[in-house]
Amino acid sequence: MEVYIRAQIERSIEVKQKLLADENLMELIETIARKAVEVYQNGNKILISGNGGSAADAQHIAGEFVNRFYFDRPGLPAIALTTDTSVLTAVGNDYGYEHLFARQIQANGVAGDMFIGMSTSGNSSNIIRALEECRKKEIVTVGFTGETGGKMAALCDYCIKVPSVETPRIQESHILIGHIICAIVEEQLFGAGFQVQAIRDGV
Ligand SMILES: O=C(CO)[C@@H](O)[C@H](O)[C@H](O)[C@H](O)COP(=O)(O)O
Ligand SMILES: [Zn+2]
Repeated sequence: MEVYIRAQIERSIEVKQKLLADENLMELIETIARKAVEVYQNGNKILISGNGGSAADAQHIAGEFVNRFYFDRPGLPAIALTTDTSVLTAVGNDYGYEHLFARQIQANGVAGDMFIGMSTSGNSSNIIRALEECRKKEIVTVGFTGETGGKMAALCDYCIKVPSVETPRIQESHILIGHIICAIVEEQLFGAGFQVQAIRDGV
């Protein structure tokens, strides 16, 4: 058992080592964070969704924006499209599961918003439909996927492809990257510089 446990931890570290070695990824994360800052400066919002564990991740990240991350500041508008069971069951029941998120984007999204779609395969049909809807509405699209990017890669303005094909390992990196983006956005909008933050954290 211990061997198995150690192997899983090692695999998670390996994926993160690959992230660290990818210079383009550093730039991409920064670009997405700067875009999110712009979205908020323009008075827009961020919509986020995913299935299964990625639904939980979407809610987790939305919560960081609405509440606070490292320090006190005004809440930032972010909505996880995975939480309203009345909407989800009605849309799923009447139109089908693949319409779950696209319908909510059509109803609540406006031009200039940002949509973050999280899918480890990059192929979940409700995320694909959501991205197509975003195109129609001029909503900025960000994909969090696994290494192939799946069908999502071609539909996203920005696509973060975590270098793994293993769903849980990909999700672990998604939440790491989501946290990094939250930290940058919070800092850029309300912070006093990362150095001050580092002192606060005792780093
Ligand atoms: O959390 C996990 C696995 O770690 C599962 O619930 C997983 O999210 C579900 O199987 C999803 O339906 C997978 O969808 P996707 O990542 O391919 O879009
Ligand atoms: Zn999981």
